[in-house]
Amino acid sequence: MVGTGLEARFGRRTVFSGVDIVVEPGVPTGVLGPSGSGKTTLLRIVAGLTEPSAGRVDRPQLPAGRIGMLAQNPRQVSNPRWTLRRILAEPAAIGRRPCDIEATADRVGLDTALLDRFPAQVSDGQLQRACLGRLLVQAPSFVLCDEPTSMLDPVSARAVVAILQHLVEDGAGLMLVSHNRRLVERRCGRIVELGAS
Ligand SMILES: Nc1ncnc2c1ncn2[C@@H]1O[C@H](COP(=O)(O)OP(=O)(O)OP(=O)(O)O)[C@@H](O)[C@H]1O
Repeated sequence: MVGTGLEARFGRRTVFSGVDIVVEPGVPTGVLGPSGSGKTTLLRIVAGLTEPSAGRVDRPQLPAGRIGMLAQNPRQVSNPRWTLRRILAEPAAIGRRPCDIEATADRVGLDTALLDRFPAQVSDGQLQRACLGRLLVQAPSFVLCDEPTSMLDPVSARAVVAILQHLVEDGAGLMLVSHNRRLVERRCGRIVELGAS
């Protein structure tokens, strides 16, 4: 996915302009910048959820469901009435594909005894692992992550980063928005830096 000359303007305020970004398989793209510099907005533009006020994003022709997202707060994106098992399995159910939920839970370090619990009955880290398992089931071509580790303890954060790394090694393109310069500089071959506004 290639974004060129991207601008985000809300009312009279220009959050950023002239931003170029490439997200492609094999080389993770990190997005750094202070709070309010437009990192989440840029991610939403790349995802196609927000229209840029100028510039364009070229995306390869992808079947539905090929762009996966991992949010900062897994509670904001998880249906509170679904068990973790259903959250994990949903992409397979939509695609009418079989999937081994227990094996996926193991892979993301989620205790399988938690699979029949609801989001309110597990910790943020456990729920984020379920969201990560869901990503594995979805097997997207592109993964767009907005501060995926900032709410997690160090062990869970490392687990999330390791799984994202595996997805990249398996051929996914990764866009990683983060305040964590060290993480981005270590993991990302491309970095887009947004300025203070
Ligand atoms: N839909 C919107 N309408 C108006 N203003 C918006 C909208 N979305 C974002 N903004 C503004 O754009 C600016 C950038 O927001 P954004 O969330 O993209 O920044 P960020 O770099 O991700 O911040 P943080 O690091 O704090 O999460 C903020 O000032 C925000 O209030």
